[in-house]
Amino acid sequence: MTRGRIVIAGAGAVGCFVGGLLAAAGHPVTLLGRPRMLDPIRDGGLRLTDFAGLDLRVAPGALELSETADCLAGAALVLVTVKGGATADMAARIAAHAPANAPVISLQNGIGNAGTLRAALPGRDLRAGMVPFNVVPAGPGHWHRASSGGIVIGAGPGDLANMLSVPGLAVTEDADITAIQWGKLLLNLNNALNALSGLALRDQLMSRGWRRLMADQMAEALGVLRASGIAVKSTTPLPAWMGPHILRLPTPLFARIAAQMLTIDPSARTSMAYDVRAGRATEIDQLQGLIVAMAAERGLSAPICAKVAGLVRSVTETGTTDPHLRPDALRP
Ligand SMILES: NC(=O)C1=CN([C@@H]2O[C@H](COP(=O)(O)OP(=O)(O)OC[C@H]3O[C@@H](n4cnc5c(N)ncnc54)[C@H](OP(=O)(O)O)[C@@H]3O)[C@@H](O)[C@H]2O)C=CC1
Ligand SMILES: CC(C)(CO)C(=O)C(=O)O
Repeated sequence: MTRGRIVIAGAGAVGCFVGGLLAAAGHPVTLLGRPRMLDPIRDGGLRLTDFAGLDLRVAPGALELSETADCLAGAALVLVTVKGGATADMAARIAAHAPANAPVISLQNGIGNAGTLRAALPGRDLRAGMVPFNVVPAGPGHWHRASSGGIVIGAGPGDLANMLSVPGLAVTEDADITAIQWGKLLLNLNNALNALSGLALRDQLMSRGWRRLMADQMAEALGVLRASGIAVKSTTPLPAWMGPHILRLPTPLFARIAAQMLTIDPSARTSMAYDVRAGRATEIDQLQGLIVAMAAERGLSAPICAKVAGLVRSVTETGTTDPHLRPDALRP
């Protein structure tokens, strides 16, 4: 097990939370990020809380903070935690600075990031990963994990999952990581719905109108994946094809089944909801956009995904940072 330096390439919600837990467990960690993210940590350290009562402080001195990519030269392992639109740029920085023997793990949503990294980093131990939990900002230097689950990374040499499993963070390896990523993508199709709803994730999930839309959107995407011969591994204890059926259940029954699989606290909102709120670029092209493109390639259509993608692009273009749409407005 290596105790070499772990560089978090993109210190935001996932990067600060994962990097903070690793540093608290004694790993040497560098957060590579923007001044707006690193300055509060430099001043007061990191605070990490979660839905189950975690409340952890990581002192400023327990982490190395860097605004420039030359810190990657010291990496024994790189965890990529930028948004999808920034992957190619980060890949070029990793190629320029990180040692060739440092494994690189993408902890990003969507399917294409590991491929983008692999293309820029040939011959490296390059793995995709899947982060099931939600992390939201809770104040300067304070990140809150608002839902449950353990990280899964692709299988490979060494014992990276064991090394990354620290108190508060479970990491496992799976040879079928691509199928797991597709399973996560089906859930991430809700990122846009959540962003457009303006609701907290839990409130959105407790609304049958939103769940019916989620179910119809998921069924549409499952049809496209089936037609494309893509294997999907569920990220919940239930098979992916059951997702739409569970979502369509009456609220009390849905709430009971969902509570057995996952904890979501009232502060949870998807990463895209934060992007829309901040007027930043979203990952819509890697989520609904991908399903629409795959459908078009096969002469199929994905009308809900297309409508949702159009609405997200339009809120970004018009600078609408607080949309409060109703589910029917997202139907074609
Ligand atoms: N947040 C969540 O709950 C979850 C997110 N994910 C996925 O994880 C990935 C990361 O998401 P999240 O943590 O929310 O993203 P954030 O936007 O919170 O964090 C990414 C950070 O990286 C910074 N960054 C980008 N490029 C560079 C660079 N070259 N140098 C330094 N910093 C850089 C960004 O700055 P800037 O904005 O200025 O570019 C941003 O501050 C995404 O793919 C997301 O879908 C997965 C599961 C849950
Ligand atoms: C909320 C969660 C965990 C699932 O959609 C997520 O992946 C995100 O916010 O991007």
